[in-house]
Amino acid sequence: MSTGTTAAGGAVPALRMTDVSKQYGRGPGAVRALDSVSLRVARGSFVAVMGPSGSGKSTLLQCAAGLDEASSGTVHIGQVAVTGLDESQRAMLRRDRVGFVFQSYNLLAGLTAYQNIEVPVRLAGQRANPELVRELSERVGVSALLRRRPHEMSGGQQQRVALARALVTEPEIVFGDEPTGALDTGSARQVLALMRELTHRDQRTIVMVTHDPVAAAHADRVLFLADGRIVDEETTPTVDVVLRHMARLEASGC
Ligand SMILES: Nc1ncnc2c1ncn2[C@@H]1O[C@H](COP(=O)(O)OP(=O)(O)OP(=O)(O)O)[C@@H](O)[C@H]1O
Repeated sequence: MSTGTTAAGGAVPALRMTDVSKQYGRGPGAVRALDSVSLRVARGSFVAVMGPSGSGKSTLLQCAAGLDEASSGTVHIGQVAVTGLDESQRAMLRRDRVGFVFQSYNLLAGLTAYQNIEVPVRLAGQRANPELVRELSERVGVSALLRRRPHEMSGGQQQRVALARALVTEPEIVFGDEPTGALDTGSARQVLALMRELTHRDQRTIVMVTHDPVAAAHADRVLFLADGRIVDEETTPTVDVVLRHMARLEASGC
């Protein structure tokens, strides 16, 4: 893992994007979904990305996570330059260094919670260390549920299993796409509190796209996108502050 330091002696950020642009299509119909985006995400931080519909949030996540290729600019996950990797190298990077949590949990219905947590390690042709699975499931509060299948768990419990699965490879960074979007208010708050704890206490790193100001207010930092650019940033987010930023963006027609 790249937990090292830079040549200048500073800590290597978990994610570094420099001047990243992404264009879909060519000619008059081309869409510039990301326009010279630069950002750094420090290890152990919890970052939310917000912005109006079509502002480029999903594209940012996909380029950052190596799911899609930037048209220009550079992306580093830890010390690995994602830009420049071919598709199979990117797939390996995603498998080994990146965790994902989705709105719909995406657990495999036929597998138990334990087996679901193990999936990323199995995909790499290995068995998960049972100690690590136990430790992670304890950490996310599902250790009593490890023999259950997804349909025997609540949405919040399934998302906790999905978080453990995202962490089982000890990734550099976890990306979330509306990770609490399908949860009721109470479960969402519990999962958000857990995500905050995982970053602050365990030095995990999470970047999450969300439309929900309550979710964003749990992050350390909120980046606001409009028309493919980072136009604003908030480092002491509360629900009211986030709502004010969003209202400003909507009012300016972004
Ligand atoms: N595969 C694609 N081909 C062409 N245009 C695309 C493609 N994917 C996204 N876009 C365009 O790029 C822009 C940014 O889209 P993106 O999905 O990143 O926005 P978003 O902020 O995630 O939106 P939402 O909140 O509605 O999910 C939009 O104008 C969208 O129409």
